[in-house]
Amino acid sequence: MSTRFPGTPTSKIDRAPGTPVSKIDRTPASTPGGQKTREEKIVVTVRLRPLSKREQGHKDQVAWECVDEQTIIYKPPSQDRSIASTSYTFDKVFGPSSVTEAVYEDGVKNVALSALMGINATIFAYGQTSSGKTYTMRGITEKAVNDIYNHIMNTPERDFNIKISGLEIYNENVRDLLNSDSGRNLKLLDDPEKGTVVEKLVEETANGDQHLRHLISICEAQRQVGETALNDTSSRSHQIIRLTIESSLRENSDCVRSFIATLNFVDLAGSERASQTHTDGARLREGCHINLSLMTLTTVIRKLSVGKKSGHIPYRDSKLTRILQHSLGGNARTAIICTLSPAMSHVEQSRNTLHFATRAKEVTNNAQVNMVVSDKQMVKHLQKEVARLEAELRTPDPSARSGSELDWMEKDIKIKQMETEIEELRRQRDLAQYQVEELRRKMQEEQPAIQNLSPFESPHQVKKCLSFSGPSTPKPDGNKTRKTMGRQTMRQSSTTPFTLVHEIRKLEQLQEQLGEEANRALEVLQKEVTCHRLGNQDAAETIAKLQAEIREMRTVRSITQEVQVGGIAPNRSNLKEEITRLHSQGSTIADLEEQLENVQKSIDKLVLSLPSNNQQSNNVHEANPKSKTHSKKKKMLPLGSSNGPNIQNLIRSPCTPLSSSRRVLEAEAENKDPEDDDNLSSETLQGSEKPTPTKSEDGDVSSREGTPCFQRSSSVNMRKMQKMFQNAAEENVRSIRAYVTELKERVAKLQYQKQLLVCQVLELEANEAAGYELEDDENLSEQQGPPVSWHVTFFEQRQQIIELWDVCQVSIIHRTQFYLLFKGDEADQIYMEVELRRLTWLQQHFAELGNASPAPHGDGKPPISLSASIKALKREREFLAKRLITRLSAEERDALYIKWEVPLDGKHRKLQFVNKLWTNPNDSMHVQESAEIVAKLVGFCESGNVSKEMFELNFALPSDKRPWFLGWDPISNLIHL
Ligand SMILES: Nc1ncnc2c1ncn2[C@@H]1O[C@H](COP(=O)(O)OP(=O)(O)OP(=O)(O)O)[C@@H](O)[C@H]1O
Repeated sequence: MSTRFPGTPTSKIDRAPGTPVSKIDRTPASTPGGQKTREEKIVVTVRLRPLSKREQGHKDQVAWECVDEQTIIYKPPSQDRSIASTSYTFDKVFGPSSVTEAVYEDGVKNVALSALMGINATIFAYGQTSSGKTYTMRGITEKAVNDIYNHIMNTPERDFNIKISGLEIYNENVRDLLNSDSGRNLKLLDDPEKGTVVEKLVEETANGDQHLRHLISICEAQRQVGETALNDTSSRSHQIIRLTIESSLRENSDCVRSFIATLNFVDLAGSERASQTHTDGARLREGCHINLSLMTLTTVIRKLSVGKKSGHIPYRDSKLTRILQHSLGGNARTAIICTLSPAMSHVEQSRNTLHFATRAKEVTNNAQVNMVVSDKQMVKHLQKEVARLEAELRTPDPSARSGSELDWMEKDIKIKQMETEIEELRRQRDLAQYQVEELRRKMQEEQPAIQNLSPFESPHQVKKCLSFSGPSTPKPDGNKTRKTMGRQTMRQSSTTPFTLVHEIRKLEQLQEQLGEEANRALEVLQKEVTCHRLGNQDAAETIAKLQAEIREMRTVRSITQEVQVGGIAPNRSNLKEEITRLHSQGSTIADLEEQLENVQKSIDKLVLSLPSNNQQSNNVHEANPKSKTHSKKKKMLPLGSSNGPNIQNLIRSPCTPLSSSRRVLEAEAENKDPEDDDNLSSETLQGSEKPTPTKSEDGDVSSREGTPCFQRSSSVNMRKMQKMFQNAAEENVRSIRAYVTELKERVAKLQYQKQLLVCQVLELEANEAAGYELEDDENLSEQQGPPVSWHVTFFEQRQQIIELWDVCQVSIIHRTQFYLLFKGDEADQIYMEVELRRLTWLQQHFAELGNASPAPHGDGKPPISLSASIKALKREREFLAKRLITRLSAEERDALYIKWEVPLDGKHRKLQFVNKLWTNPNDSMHVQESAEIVAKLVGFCESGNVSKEMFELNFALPSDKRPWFLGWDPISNLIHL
């Protein structure tokens, strides 16, 4: 591709075989930033040489005198006073004693060196034969070459490229002076973009000043010379030596444009008349041709000197003017050195030269800076741009968009800073854990001291409520389960107010620490989010949402009251205050949990929107058309948490982050009042189980080799850097997410601990009111047998729970969840404890209530009563009966009817069947099978994602998320479980 290049040299820039090709895209009207063309008159100087030996031999007189730096006058011979002296003024005149250096410095240097700045320049030497044209031009060319290379040396920030071509116009034939084999008459071509070009003209790249001088000397050697009457070595042709100078800023610059200009050194043939040179034959013919070109040159100059009214300029009348067209009134700065012989015998020719010079003075040129964009540079620039844009898509930091190495280094530093911060947060977490352990240890140590304080303050109850240590749990009487449970309740109720307040405040301290940690984690997350502008709409929205959540989160501050553990002596009245205060904080903890949950969801979304997930998902789909369906079925979770291998983690972690939002939906749907759920089909539930994007089967989401985006990258290093940065960034997001998950888990545990404490406080008050004596408890303590294993305790507690479920008519969905989740893990102690306490309270509450109608709560929720629970359970069974159709095949249903002794042809057999579930608490097989069937009907087994978190959600109303112990109100949840 090429465009017209105003002021372009008229020779085609051809090259000899082996000359590197650099196709140049020339910019039209290449004036950077709209720079105006520079109007300038041709610089005209006159050089008067000394009398030559030949002239001196002929006793010729000096006819000219340079009276000052700009004026030359004709000095008539002393005998001819009639002729008035004539003066001529030019930009500069140089007398016989002046040296070429002065002519160069004062006359043409500025013009010549313009070529280094992208402005075309031409230096002419015009004059009759033997006037000193060649003598002057050789000196000027030499000095210009010196200056050019000095400039290159002093301009390290730019790369220069100099090429040379040489031609002569001899008898109106164009000949290549650098390639004598090219023929004697090269054609001139009119290139619509470049102007007049010389076909097949060789252009050599100069490797340095010496090389350039050498090439110039070749041109001069090749030039036609002949002997004339006036000059033994007369140049019989017009010689044009052309330097093309291109320069651009060095690597790593965003500038893709270069300066380019030509510098012509034109040594014209002698402008004498043929008669004066006494030529005939070959010389005469040369003279005719020479004069044809010179005559045209004169005409062109004359017409140009007149200005715009001159009409047609006959550039095309000679090859000389065609080739030099742009130097004559066009896009170039031009200097003409008119050389004169001082001899009186050549006065006429000298006058002609001066007349020509005078005309030339009036010619105006329009030079401008020429900029080019080479294909190579453009490709380089575009590659850089592509890489930069790719980096922008993947990297967050707007300041890191330049793509320079410095930016990447900055990113590296940021990543390291974040790693340090994450490490610090981990350290703080470990410290908090250590503090919890320490607290436990201290509490154990405190037991004897507390025993000494008062017989009322039984120490092992404290240990039990905080450590939930199975082994230390007293062994109940296996044959009298209910009785044992009652005894436990009594013992637990005897916990002292002092110890409880102490524990409550300790927990508050932990809660405060957690709040602080959560905030710190969110700060890190915010930084990370700021750094991750992933370039797509989804991600941008997620980030905006996340930032809003983080802002909101920051407003949730844990209550930072002065806690002086041990510095108080609570009694029963301030214990009540303590509980009230605890209730008021309940919402703070719940808020913290909720906010963490929101952050968790947003991070999940953010991670899903990371390019690796999307790309891999896309790749999988592209590679295997069936994989889309497959991925839906498989329900892959973010960050490679496939359902299979991570189920253990799910079970272990009450607040696991994996698709927690989805499970919230499920839980909400499943715990909804069955009556409101008539339309709740399997499709609805399945709809809530939105498929998450798939990842590669090997689970390595960080591997992104061969993604289309990276294949586009032009630079291997750039790609590598991008990949490294992306991996690190994703890893950071994952780390923060894991940490937020952990915080959630800890907050949830804290919640449980508080619930347990409040239970104890309430029981304490209840027992006190009932008149239990401390001695009883002590006696019971003495009756305790040796510690039994948690395993044994677990089964005993579970059996108690199963029986209480039955007594209290608890939801069979809740029973199923609980039964399947808690299978005896050490970590299950706290859940078993809380469940047992709640059910015990519920049983007592129902017993106290008897047949009396419970008072409504006034907030629209049903009152707490056994009959209400029975009704709720009935609706739940009806709901499950409907699910038999959607969740089981006809064969499966029939098999169950047979096994559970439901007549196959009976009416309402579905309801009959469901009514048999969870009806025999003492039959472990029955319980197990009931749980499995209910799980299948509500989809627990199918999803494989049942977690303790889900169970935890059942403790609170999904609608308001208030802790269940908040006042007495949430206790009503128990009825609907
Ligand atoms: N300024 C000068 N000082 C001393 N000698 C000079 C000067 N100018 C020219 N000469 C001498 O004059 C002679 C003729 O010069 P030159 O060959 O450069 O003339 P020319 O104009 O190129 O002639 P032609 O048109 O025939 O080629 C040479 O011997 C050269 O050395």
